[in-house]
Amino acid sequence: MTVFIASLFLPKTIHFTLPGTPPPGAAAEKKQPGKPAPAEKQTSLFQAPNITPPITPVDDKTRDHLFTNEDGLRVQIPQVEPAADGFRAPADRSSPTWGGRPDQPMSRANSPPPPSLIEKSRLLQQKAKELGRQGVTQPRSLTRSDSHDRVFANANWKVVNADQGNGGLRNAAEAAARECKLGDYMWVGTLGMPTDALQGTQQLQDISDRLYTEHDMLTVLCSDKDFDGHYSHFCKQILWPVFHYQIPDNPKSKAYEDHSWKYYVNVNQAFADKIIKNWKRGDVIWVHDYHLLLVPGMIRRKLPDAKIGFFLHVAFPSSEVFRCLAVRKQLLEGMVGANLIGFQIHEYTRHFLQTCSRLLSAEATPDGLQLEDRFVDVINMPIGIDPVSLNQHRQEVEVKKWLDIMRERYAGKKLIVARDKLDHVRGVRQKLLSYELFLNANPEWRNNTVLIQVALSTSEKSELDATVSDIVTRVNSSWANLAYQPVVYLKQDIDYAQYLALLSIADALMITSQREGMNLTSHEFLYCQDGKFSEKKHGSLILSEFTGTSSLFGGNELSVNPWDYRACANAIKKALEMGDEEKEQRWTKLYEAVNHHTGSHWFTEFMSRLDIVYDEQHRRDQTSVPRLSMHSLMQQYNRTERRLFILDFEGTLVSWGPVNKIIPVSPQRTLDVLNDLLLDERNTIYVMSGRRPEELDRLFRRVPNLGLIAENGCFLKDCGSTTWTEMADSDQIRSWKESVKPILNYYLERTPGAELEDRRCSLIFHYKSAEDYEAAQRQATDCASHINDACEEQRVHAIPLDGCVLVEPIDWTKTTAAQKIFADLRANMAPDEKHTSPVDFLMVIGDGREDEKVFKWANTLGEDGTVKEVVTVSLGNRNTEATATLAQGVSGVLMALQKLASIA
Ligand SMILES: O=P(O)(O)OC[C@H]1O[C@H](O[C@H]2O[C@H](CO)[C@@H](O)[C@H](O)[C@H]2O)[C@H](O)[C@@H](O)[C@@H]1O
Repeated sequence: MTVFIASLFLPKTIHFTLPGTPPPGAAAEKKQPGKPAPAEKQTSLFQAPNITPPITPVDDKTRDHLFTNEDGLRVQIPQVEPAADGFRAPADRSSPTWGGRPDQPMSRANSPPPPSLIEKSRLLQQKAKELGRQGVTQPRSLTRSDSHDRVFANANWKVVNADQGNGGLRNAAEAAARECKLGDYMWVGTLGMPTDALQGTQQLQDISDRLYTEHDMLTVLCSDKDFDGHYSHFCKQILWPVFHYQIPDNPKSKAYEDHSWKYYVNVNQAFADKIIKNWKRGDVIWVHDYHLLLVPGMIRRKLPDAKIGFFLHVAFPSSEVFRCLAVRKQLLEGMVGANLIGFQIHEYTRHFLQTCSRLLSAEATPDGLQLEDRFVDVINMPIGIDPVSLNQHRQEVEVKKWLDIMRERYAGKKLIVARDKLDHVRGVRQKLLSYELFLNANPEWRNNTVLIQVALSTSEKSELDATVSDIVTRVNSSWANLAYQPVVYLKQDIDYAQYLALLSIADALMITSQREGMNLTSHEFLYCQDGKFSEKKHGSLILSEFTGTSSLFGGNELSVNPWDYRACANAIKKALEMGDEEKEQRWTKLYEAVNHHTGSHWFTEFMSRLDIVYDEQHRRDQTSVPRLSMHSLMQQYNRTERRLFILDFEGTLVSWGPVNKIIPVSPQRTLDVLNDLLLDERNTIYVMSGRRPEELDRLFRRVPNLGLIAENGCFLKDCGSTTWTEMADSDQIRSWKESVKPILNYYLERTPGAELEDRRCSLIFHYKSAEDYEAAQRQATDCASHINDACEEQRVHAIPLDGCVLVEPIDWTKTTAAQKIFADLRANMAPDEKHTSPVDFLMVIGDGREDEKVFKWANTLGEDGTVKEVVTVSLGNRNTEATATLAQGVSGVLMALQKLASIA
């Protein structure tokens, strides 16, 4: 059995050594014409003249790119050279711009260059034109050449750790494997670099083969155009902002445009195809994150029995935001192809369930989603870090070196640190503005506080970069002097040793994300502050309340709303002025929370939950549930003396009729079968229905001695009785109806042709006869979710059904009625019989959603030995709890009951 872990980027990528280029690192020592010497590239952290920082690995990025155009427009992305072995990156690593490395091929995707580049190019072209008239060569356009392809196709290459992708996931998988909790596994992902240049070459085949045989990785290949459209456009410009609440109301949002949708589909299809091709029965597929939302559905269509998990690492927004996406239904349908869907925290799970019940008309339960024919389990399970490997790296010499440097450089200063991606959702701008406010308001801290902000590149094209630089300049020009700089702003990543040193020496970490799925940097910070390998700091964590992590920390962090600059400024002050005792208390609680939720725990828990829910769902699959055996049924019937039948009405004893139409009479055959069965005094029969008491009275007036359950369990009429017992609390019903009716009326007014049915204990919004059925369906799902949001505390829920929305109480159901019947039968037993069960044969037959819970209750009575013979029969085509199925519908039921009745 193999676990396929599908994530957009493989943990490995390829670096090429191009002919005529010095090996990586060599260029670092040489000053190149027109370029700053490597040492000059070091940013302001180490400007003190007496400090020589250790030489950090310098990537060959500082060299001229072999294939840049003569116009000099080179894409230079500062990157940290990935290590050749062992993962050495923060859990929340960054994903630098795809296709921007000089030691990897350039992309053939014709994505438009950013406006700034176009403008620059235009000016250069213009200038070149003028020069051209004087005989100077004109610049070539921004395209790769064939020679570029040839050089890469023949260059030497090596496999290195990728510096993009989800570090938290990789660390978690590594930790689980190290602890022997994960057997064979195989990563499935892209190479994280353009591959058109290598298309069809032996080299690309060799690369895929090497990754497969030596690293257990399946390479997904897609065209540069598909990848660029998928990642840089659909993922980064549509999904990422919307999932982080940058709603399309914003005029800059691209959420309405779906020109890149087809690329998203293509890349997802390439993943699905790769997995399908390699899948063997018994394998497990775990798909990760918002890049691959369609993959579970695509696989499910081809492999109906596959065990598929899906985990969303980023936030899932409120349904109000999600529904703005043009392709919202397709995305959800893709996700629900999984058997188990996981989110970081409860809030995202709730949003997802609400969104599905709204947009897919699926029934949301506390455990997941009941679709037409399947159940999908939905859970929240926060990811964590890998403390073991973190601690190993903390002990490295490099970390110690950086700690010494920083201790000396920042002696006597309080350090607030941060490392964030420079995109809007990370809230770097808000952080700097709050810090500025803090310095303005607290002169006593001006000379002795430093904010070190590491800002990572992002594919987001925005003016944020300039805005942030302006704020940094403003703060520094306001309060800096020869010996002091209030903000140290590094617009590049730092290597892992510096990162760990930074987290260890900090007095506070400040995270001001506007939204974030989790935020593992704060977990790593708490670990690095424990004093094990450097001084004990127990520094404060200033953490946005909009991160997933904040919901794990129970208020022991300094929780902030990043939009409230004043509160953030106060939090900084509080962090710096907090007494040691309080710091320690808070840190201890936070540390415990981090320890409790490790990456390895997350990984193995998800895997075992997937096993459990898969078995459970499979057990309930119609194809796994045996057909009702008449032979065994008759034997069970024959050997018992006290028999209880609980039979659903519509769809079971009579053909299904629309709920808003009355059924004039019960068919004679149904009445005959019930009467025949009741001739045997050992039989007790109850019919259960959603219909009102008076309707059932009329329908069954010719079956004396029949017990009835009306309005799905709110009313009960015992066998032989003439009166109904109201099970539900009428005051409670009255009260929720008062709240729900105005909501229903609001939607009714907007849905011509719809009508409202007011039952005793339930309300039904019917729209089968609406003038515009599709529009009515949308109103109905909105209406259901509105009621579920607004009336949760009143113990009522709205369920979207075929052509109607049923609003009914949560506390009285067919199951509670069945339990009452059973309890009453026991209560009526003779005192000397009370130690036995009131029935020795229990048969439940039904076809609907609400019958499933009655099956479950009955099965439990059989399993725990309370009732000797239990038979539960489902007629629907949904996954079922029943122990048997009957394909012949109503006539099959009547035939089976008739057979029993005929046994003397
Ligand atoms: O930028 P991308 O390549 O699109 O990847 C998205 C982000 O993925 C990782 O972060 C997400 O997962 C983390 C672990 O579960 C979670 O802590 C974080 O909140 C999520 O956003 C990665 O760490 C980020 O750098 C990527 O931007």
